Amino acid sequence: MIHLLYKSSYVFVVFYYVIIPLGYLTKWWVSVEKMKGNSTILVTGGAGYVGSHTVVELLKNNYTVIAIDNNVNCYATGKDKPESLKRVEKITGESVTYYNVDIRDKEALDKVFKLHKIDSVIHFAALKAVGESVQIPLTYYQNNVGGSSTLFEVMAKNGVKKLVFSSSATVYGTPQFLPITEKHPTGQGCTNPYGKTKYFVEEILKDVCTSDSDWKVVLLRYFNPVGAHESGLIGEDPSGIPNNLMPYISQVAVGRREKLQVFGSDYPTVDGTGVRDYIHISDLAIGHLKALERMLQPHYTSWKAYNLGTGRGYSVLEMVKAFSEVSGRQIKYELVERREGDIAACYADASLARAELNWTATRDIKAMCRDTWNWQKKNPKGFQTS
Ligand SMILES: NC(=O)c1ccc[n+]([C@@H]2O[C@H](COP(=O)([O-])OP(=O)(O)OC[C@H]3O[C@@H](n4cnc5c(N)ncnc54)[C@H](O)[C@@H]3O)[C@@H](O)[C@H]2O)c1
Ligand SMILES: CC(=O)N[C@H]1[C@@H](OP(=O)(O)OP(=O)(O)OC[C@H]2O[C@@H](n3ccc(=O)[nH]c3=O)[C@H](O)[C@@H]2O)O[C@H](CO)[C@H](O)[C@@H]1O
Repeated sequence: MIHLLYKSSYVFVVFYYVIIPLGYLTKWWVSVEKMKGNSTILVTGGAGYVGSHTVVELLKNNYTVIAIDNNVNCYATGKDKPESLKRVEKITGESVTYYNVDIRDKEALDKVFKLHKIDSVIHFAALKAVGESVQIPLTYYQNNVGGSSTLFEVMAKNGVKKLVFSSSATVYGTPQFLPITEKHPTGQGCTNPYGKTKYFVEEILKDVCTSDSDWKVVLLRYFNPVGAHESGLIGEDPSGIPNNLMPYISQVAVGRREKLQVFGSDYPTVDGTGVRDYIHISDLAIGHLKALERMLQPHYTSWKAYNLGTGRGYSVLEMVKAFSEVSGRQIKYELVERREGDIAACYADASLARAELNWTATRDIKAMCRDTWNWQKKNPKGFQTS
């Protein structure tokens, strides 16, 4: 009798602590694998810099992609498929379904959701020029905040409640400590309308998750995305004079601009110039796939924010030196006054993404400069070929 009891409790322990957890794990693994193969991802702003690189990684991993863009900040003839997406097709050998749709257009968005069985959304579409956002704040609030809330409404109406949102380290404002963790306060030091739109959309999504427990949201806070796809077919193509450091340096290297102005040389940093956490665009793109997988983990509900950065900062002069070495070109520069609104240093603690997304940046500063240069050399005028 005792022997039988002993045996049955043994069976119970094995069942409870081994079989059931194994069952859960298998179910989760199967659902992740199934999603990778079969699921359809709607990518808003899919023709842009981060969007196009993410579409490449999605297609490489067998996702079906529906890209929408209103072509406000990408190179396209009229309402045709943007050049960046044509190049994505060249890189991957896969076709990309594309619709010229504005995220503020509820009816057009709804049609896309009715036409395709969308599983999740990666939401990139936004205006992103900091200076411009100070000049035309209402346009930024209407596009980035209004457009996002319209998108979420249409998603909910169609029963699609999984979303990865492109946020930014800008939500942290002036860092209170370094490296910046996800626990750093947000919203307090956002000094420009663009930064505020990112903070507001994060807050909207938190409220949406509170109101409806079916929603699963990942907020990805990017540090400084740079570089290009290794093929040199797609990359960053800023219109007009670049505001950001890396595109400016590469345009000096290729001879489109005479010299770089280094904004501030009296910061309390390694050489007095501003320090940032630059991250290769392909590493960043892969972070989005990891976020999609994270939302499928058992018990993942509501929202969570992750920093996507390398955890290592480089100064402006270190970037100039690295680019010069890789390209073999001299980068002329002059030291000028600080740029208004700039901070001395900003870099991520990316350990949460490593632990929970199983993601870490693998490409170093040399790869970032090499791939930017490859793209710039092959496409001196960006996507415009003539
Ligand atoms: N690139 C960065 O340095 C950086 C850093 C942090 C966060 N982000 C965020 O990542 C996202 C992508 O940035 P990016 O660098 O690829 O910018 P991008 O301008 O290259 O891409 C954004 C795309 O969205 C499209 N778009 C804008 N408004 C739209 C609308 N109303 N409807 C449909 N499409 C619209 C644009 O045409 C463009 O193709 C943005 O949300 C941006 O704020 C970017
Ligand atoms: C104020 C501002 O625009 N902030 C945006 C900018 O942040 P960042 O200021 O972090 O990026 P950036 O590329 O504009 O500047 C990086 C560093 O280079 C310096 N620098 C830049 C350009 C130049 O011509 N000369 C020069 O010295 C600048 O002072 C800073 O120290 O880009 C980020 C994405 O990458 C976010 O979109 C930020 O919201």
